[in-house]
Amino acid sequence: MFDGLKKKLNSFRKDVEDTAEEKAEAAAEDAEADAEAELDEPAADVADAEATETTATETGSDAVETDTETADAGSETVDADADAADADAAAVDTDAGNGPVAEPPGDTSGSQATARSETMPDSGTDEAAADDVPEADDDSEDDVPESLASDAAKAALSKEAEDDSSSNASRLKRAAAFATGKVVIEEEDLEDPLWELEMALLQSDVEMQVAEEILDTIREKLLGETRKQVNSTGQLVSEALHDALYEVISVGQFDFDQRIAEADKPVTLIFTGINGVGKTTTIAKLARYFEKQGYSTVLANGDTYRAGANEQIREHADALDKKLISHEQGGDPAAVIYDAVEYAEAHDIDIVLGDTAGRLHTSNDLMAQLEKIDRVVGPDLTIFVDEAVAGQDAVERARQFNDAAAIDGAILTKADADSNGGAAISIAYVTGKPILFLGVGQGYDHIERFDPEAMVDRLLGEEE
Ligand SMILES: Nc1nc2c(ncn2[C@@H]2O[C@H](COP(=O)(O)OP(=O)(O)OP(=O)(O)O)[C@@H](O)[C@H]2O)c(=O)[nH]1
Repeated sequence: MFDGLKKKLNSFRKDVEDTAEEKAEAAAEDAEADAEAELDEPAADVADAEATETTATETGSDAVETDTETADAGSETVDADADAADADAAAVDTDAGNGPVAEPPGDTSGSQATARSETMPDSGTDEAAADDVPEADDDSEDDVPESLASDAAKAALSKEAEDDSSSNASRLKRAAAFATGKVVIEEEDLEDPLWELEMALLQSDVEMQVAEEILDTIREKLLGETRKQVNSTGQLVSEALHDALYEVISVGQFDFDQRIAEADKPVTLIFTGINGVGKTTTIAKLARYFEKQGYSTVLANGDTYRAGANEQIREHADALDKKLISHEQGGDPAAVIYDAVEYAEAHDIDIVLGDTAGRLHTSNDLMAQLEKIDRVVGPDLTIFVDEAVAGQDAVERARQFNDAAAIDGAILTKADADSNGGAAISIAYVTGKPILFLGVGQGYDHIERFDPEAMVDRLLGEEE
């Protein structure tokens, strides 16, 4: 059921997912390249700093202090190297007890920083720290005022380190977000998939106005997420599709079973719709449906217009062992239904199921017929029946019947043979009245309560 539409909805979800993932991958590569470029910079900084020191001051203690500051900045900004730095630091720890260690130039900053912070609280390694940088700590305060050039170098380095720190941090954060599969959807990502979806919906017999409503909702839901990062594009698109479809499909829904349960008995249901769509079979299926719920029913043939209508409904009534009220062809439909209600009252029957003629000469005749039934018996619900396979035609007829004789809901037959699903998606939105049941086969049990949530889940489920 609705397999064609299901396929198209799945392909929309995949399109958006692919587009967004491709974009994310490209962005991740850029971010990685940026991050790598940034990671190379601190080593260069250290080399620069060393060069600056040599020319600015001959004081060994200054050199150590400047190195340490650069190292601090480096250790904050280069998160990605933290593990490597720790590993180096561990090596330093091990060697620390044996005296000062010659560091590889590229790793100097990170290892010094971590080595220092790790060794400080530990008395066993204090010695190592003392071995490493004793004079620097002792003399640094005296050294600072000694050289303005050294101050300038320190200030410049520390400022640079701060700038690097924030830009590095944001790049690395972005790279990390991409690496964990987070994606941001933007308008341009949606253009092509939405256009494809619109075509797919129209080809699936979804009414134009309904298709536009669905697209608007999807656009709104997905673009609402552009500034947020989401965990899974597929999930986000599924949710947007779910909400968009649910909004149009669930229009006017009410609890049919509860309405029947709470109504004064007998409950009178009148069925309208053109001939040949399965109206009579649907009435028979509902007789079985209500029987299963413990209700008794009587059938009434208000289709006095068509030759053979009595015989057709009688077959069903006999098969289901239900009472049928009928008049001669050409009789007054309101009078037939009236008799059926009288019979139900007299025999304590719960529900009257009244068929009507589907095609009259004009919609005025149709309206006059239903108005008269309305006046005479005051039905609890007037239900429009059409076939799902009729697609846009069914939607258009639903609109016309609703205009001519306010319907309370619709039943779509032959949903089992419909791969498009356009009528099922469009009718509630177009008429403002809910779909109540789907006919899903030729047997008496082949009728399902229409559940908008289940319908949307079915449409968005994995393809079989
Ligand atoms: N596959 C399928 N066939 C159905 C369904 N409902 C009805 N039919 C078939 O559609 C054909 C027409 O149904 P009827 O109830 O006889 O319809 P009709 O008498 O031509 O139409 P009405 O005048 O509306 O009563 C029959 O062969 C039914 O078995 C359904 O939900 N699925």
